[in-house]
Amino acid sequence: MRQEDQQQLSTSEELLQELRLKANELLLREEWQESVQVYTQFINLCQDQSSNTNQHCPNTDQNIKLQKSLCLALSNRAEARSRLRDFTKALEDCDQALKIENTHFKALLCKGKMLLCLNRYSMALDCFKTALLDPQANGNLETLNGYIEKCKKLEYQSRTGAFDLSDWVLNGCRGKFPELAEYIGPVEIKRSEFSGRGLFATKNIDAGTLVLVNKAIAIERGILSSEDSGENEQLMMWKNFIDEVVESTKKCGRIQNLLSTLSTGEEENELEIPEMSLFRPEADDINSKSNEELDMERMLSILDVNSLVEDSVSASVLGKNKDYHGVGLWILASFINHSCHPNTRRLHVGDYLLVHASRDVKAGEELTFPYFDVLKPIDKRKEMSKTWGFNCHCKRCKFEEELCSKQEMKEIEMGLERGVELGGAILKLEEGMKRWKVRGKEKGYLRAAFWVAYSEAYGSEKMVKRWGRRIPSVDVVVDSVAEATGSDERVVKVLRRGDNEVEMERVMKLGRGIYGKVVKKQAMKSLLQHCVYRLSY
Ligand SMILES: C[S@@+](CC[C@H](N)C(=O)[O-])C[C@H]1O[C@@H](n2cnc3c(N)ncnc32)[C@H](O)[C@@H]1O
Repeated sequence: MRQEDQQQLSTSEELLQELRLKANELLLREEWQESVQVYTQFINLCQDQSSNTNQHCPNTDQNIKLQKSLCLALSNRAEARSRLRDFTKALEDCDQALKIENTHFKALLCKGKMLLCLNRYSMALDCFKTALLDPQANGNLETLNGYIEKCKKLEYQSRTGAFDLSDWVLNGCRGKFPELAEYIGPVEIKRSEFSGRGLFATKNIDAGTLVLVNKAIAIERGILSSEDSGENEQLMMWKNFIDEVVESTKKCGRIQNLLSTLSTGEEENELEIPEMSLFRPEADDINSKSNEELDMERMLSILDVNSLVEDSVSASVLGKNKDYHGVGLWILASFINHSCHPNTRRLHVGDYLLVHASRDVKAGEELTFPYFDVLKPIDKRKEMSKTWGFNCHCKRCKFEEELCSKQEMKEIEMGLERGVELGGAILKLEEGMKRWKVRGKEKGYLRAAFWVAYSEAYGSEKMVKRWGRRIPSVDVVVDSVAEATGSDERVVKVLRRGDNEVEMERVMKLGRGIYGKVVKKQAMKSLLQHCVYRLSY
């Protein structure tokens, strides 16, 4: 080697050394963005030098050393990028490192952790298993085996839908949230009679069976002050939430593609029906590029139409500090339309949304959950659906709208507003239903509309004594309302807890409609006790 070349080499070696030290220090200090920048300088320089040495003498110690440094720097940059949630680029770094050294421990560990985070359980499992082959695995066997067990568990959950939160619930839903996988049950997206697309059952589903488990694309939580019902905080949360979604879409082509399938609320009937495979947790599109740009106006409309708040009448939130309020976006769940006789409910556990049948569902039936309180009369529901930006086209609304024109119905409503005796109003409605030949589920629709009257009447011993023989029993009303609108905490609450097993069985069945079959008997009892009877958890 000429003296000039030798000199140049030692200068760049010094520079490489300097950059490496600086990047490592930034990584240790968790200054992710800055460390990415310095690693990038290091990697570029390393690659230049490596291609030079490769031309002259490819197998020298010098070149082998360079390749080793490059591999480590790529793994470290991947780690920093993954902390910034820039998974696409971080995965590219890992793959580049693995091309140089196919069992590189750090690259495999980093890639496996990201794949787990992206719900690619089998691919993550392969990474951790391959990492076992690297000599560095010996000092990290406990960590690796921990990840391997986690991947196996999540892959099983994701394939079977068998989730069990019993231990966590029995521990008072305290501590770390349980590990959950994404899951898609027997459902498909099809054209809906309500509007646009909807999610449909592909087979009969029992009350309590999970239909999907979705991880939020973005979620923002905050504490609302009592002033102005926390309007300022809510605005701030909304702004942060939008920033979070924008950031995720910028960094991940797949998220952008999924987001573009959602409705903006305009011309829903013209929208395409996306393939279910797009949403599968193990989908093989991890590095997909975005197909189209999403402008800000469209993004805001999408968020407006599809975001959900955690606290709502149709949702139970477990393990959350009750002062916190959250808003989030769960992509597949966004295809679920509203109905005033809904058949599913949602359960929030950490960033996961679990949707289960709240009553038995037939194959081919559309799955719906309530966007607002459906234990209300038609006029109130109409107002609420307007604030959501649509007119409800459900069967129950059509049925009640027709009946509402009846003078007697109007009188019952006005009477309740004036504060007439509840028992009398209920009797008038029940007798009216006989005359109007209202049968089956439709009785449940009307009882649900006047739920306030029924629940107050059954809650008062005096009233039960006075009207008990003339109005239907609490059991009959609870069953018909649950059959029409699915299980609900308030409906179960009016059932007095009996000590005998039969009564408990009924309550447990209704409980499965509220929380889903994600806990065993003892944990379900505990949930019902805390959430329904004492209403605090
Ligand atoms: C979260 S999206 C539900 C999926 C949507 N239908 C689609 O095609 O993507 C909410 C929108 O669906 C429509 N929608 C939901 N429930 C409805 C109902 N009961 N009646 C009429 N439109 C409904 C409304 O346009 C609403 O803004």
